[in-house]
Amino acid sequence: MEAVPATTPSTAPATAYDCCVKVSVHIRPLIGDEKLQGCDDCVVVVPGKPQVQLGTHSFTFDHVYGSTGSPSSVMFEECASPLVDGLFQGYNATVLAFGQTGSGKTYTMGTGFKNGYQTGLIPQAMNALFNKIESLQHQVEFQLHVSFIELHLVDLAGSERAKRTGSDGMRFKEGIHINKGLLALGNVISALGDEKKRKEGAHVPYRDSKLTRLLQVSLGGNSRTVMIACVSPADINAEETLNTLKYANRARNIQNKPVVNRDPVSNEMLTMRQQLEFLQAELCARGGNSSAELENLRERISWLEATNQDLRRELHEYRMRGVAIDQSEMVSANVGDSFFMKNERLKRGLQSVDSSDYPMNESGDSGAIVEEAANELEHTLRQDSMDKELHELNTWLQQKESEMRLFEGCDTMTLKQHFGKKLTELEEEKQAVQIERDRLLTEVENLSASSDCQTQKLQELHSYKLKSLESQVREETRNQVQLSRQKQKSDEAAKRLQDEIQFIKAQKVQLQHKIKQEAEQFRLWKASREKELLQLKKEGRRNEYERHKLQALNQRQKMVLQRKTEEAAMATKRLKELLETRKYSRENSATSNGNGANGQNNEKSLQRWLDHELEVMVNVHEVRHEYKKQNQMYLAVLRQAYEFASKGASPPRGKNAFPRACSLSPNARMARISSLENMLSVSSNSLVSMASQLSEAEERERAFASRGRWNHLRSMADAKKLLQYMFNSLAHARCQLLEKDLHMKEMEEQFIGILRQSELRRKEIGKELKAREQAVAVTLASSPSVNSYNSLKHVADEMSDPLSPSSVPAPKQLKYTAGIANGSVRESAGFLDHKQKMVPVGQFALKKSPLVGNSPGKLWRWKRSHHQWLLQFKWKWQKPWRLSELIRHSDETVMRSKPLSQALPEVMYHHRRH
Ligand SMILES: Nc1ncnc2c1ncn2[C@@H]1O[C@H](COP(=O)(O)OP(=O)(O)OP(=O)(O)O)[C@@H](O)[C@H]1O
Repeated sequence: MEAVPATTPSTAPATAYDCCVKVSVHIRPLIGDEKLQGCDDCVVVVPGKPQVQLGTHSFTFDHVYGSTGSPSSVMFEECASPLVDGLFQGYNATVLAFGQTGSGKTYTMGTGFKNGYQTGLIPQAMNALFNKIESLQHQVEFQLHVSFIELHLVDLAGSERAKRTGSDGMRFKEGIHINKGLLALGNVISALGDEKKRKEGAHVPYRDSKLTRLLQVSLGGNSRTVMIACVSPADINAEETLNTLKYANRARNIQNKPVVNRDPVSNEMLTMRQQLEFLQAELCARGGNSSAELENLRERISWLEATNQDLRRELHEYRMRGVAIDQSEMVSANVGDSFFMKNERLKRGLQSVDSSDYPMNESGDSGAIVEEAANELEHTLRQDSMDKELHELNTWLQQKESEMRLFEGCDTMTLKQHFGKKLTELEEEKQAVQIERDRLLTEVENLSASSDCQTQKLQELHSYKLKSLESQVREETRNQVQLSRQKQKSDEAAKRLQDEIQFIKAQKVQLQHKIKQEAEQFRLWKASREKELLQLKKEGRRNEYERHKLQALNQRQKMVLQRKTEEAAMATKRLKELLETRKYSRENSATSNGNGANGQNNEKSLQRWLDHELEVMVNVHEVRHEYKKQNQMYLAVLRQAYEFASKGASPPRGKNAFPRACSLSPNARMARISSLENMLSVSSNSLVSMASQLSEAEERERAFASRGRWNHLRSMADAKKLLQYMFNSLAHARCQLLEKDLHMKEMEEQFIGILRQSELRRKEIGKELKAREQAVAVTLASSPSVNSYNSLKHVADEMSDPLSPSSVPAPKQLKYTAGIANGSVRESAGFLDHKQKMVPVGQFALKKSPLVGNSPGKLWRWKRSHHQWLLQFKWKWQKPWRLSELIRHSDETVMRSKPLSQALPEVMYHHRRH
């Protein structure tokens, strides 16, 4: 039996019962011929079990009928009836009779009926089939198609044996013979009445099936299959029986895959359901996509964060490496054009450091520039990353919103309408089925009162229909529940989508706020950094100016010192020569006087002696003058050295302080100190040399004081001649002095004229300078380092005359008792004048009175003071002591710890005290 048409197979699973071919053995009794031949029964049925034994062989089947097994009458109920029920569920059904010739196949199937007696499976199946059709005739329209095929598998041996046994039926010597024809089934059909049309409006799918008797070569397929193995118990057929049992036993292992066949309406319904399921799946898929996209976005964010981390790490390495940044490494970093731009800027920053545009900070400024470029790079990367994130969020949001619009629009309406319509239809069907069921229940109750045969049949039919209706009600209820669930899922999906949109919007607002905040922070930092850079540039220019000025100062100081030292050296050298010459000539004169030289020679000799004595006196005065100037220079340089040695730690003390020491770089400061050291060394040597000659001159003068200067004059005539010579010399000198005074007066007048012009010019320049200063002051108005600007002015002041006596307070110099240094050429008798006070060189040059005034002095006082000072000087300065070494090894020197205002007077005190 087969359900037609074969349409889309159902996805309903087949039960375990349905999967395997059911095999039952039907053992017929010994028939007449066999009894006549005296055959014995060789097939044994194990009592109570579906087990058959043949000789030593034992076989187990689903059922065993005949012999001592189950009665044949129950075969239909157990084997065929479930298949007939399955027909109405859409399953194909196959009952296969298998066995050797004369084993009882025809008998079992019931096709050999006579006189209308129906005992075989087919007639019983027909009865059951039409009974069921009858019971459903009000709801279902059935169409029955009947065909009959008998397939004979004949072998020669079998046919010969059949001839021998005299069995009836169609025999062929070879091959397969198919006889097709309708049996008397038509009588069965006509007996059950006309074809039934299904009730209009009913929605129950019906199944169209046909019964097929088919000897299948292959038993597998889309059908519930039962195989009845017919066997003869006669021992003469034992061999064929054994083969049959073996084959039948193997047939139990055959697996079938029966599926429900459905009609077009059912298919339409199924298609609609599938569409619904598809839409539902689509809906879920959309929701699923959202989470997938979310996951994707999260992965991207993770990736971006990881990339950001890598870039930060690289950045940190670049910072550590500083100037050793290689562009190729940047290329490998692959972080985009902005990165290269920043890299270039970074490199430019580093190059600018190399080019020493800003020498004020030789060690740390490159770090600041790298830091700046790094900060900018970080900012760009952060902005890029957040922009990308925002873009992603926007895209995501747009997508979700379009999905939401789709959901809220026609699609949602269609779905809702669809669900609503389906639910209504199901409800109507359910109600119709329930009404029908109630009607039948009422009929059954009425019929149960009567007890005739016809009524009994109707009652059974109604019961069957009731069962069917109950089943339909359950199915409709299930469908309703399923549709309700789908609708609920749809609503949930919409809610989920709305939540996602809200979440994305919140994230977007948060990100926008973050971007704004980060941009504002960067803007503030950038403004502060630019202001800082501007300040650094100003200070850099200022420091550069100071550096150049300082170099010029060094150079000028060196030149002045060199000139003064050369002059002092020349004066000292001449004094030394004079002293040595006089010593030699005195020895000679002593010799000549002893020999009684003539008067002419004696007069000349006395004149030379007098000239020499005057020259020595003048030269001593010159050396002393050089000594004073050298000493002033030495003290000025020493003071500057103290300033630099103390790093300007002491507070600036007025206009003459040196605050620039603290603003200089360490190298510039050390260079300056080294230069000052050299100057101190040169000056010290010069002072020592001059002091030595002055000391010798003092010794000489002392000798004159003890034995008298004029003792070697032997006669009045010599004295008169010498006096005359002195008078002439003095007159000549005075005349020369007068001429020089006149000349100086002229020069003074010229100088005053020039001075006036210069004064006018100075005023003009002063005005110009004032205007410039005002401009600079305006420029530096925002600059906090006004003190640096003041220090600039100090440098300029210092440069006006760095070695001028004014750089050392004059009163302190004047307290220094110079002894012979204060002696006057005019004061030949009183060589020393203790009342004479030293005056600044500037005053000394312009004032003539100190030179011509009386200043007797005391050589011994000068000698003592100078000698002790010299010892002190040697102890202090001739030691292998270097200022720079002291500074390098310890900044905690006494000089640094003491304020400059105390340190310098202490040095001066040594001079004054001794
Ligand atoms: N269960 C049974 N009880 C009594 N008689 C039976 C039974 N089965 C078969 N017979 C008898 O055995 C004989 C052979 O049976 P049947 O014709 O059905 O065999 P068959 O298998 O159809 O033979 P073939 O293959 O040649 O058609 C018949 O006379 C039949 O009446």
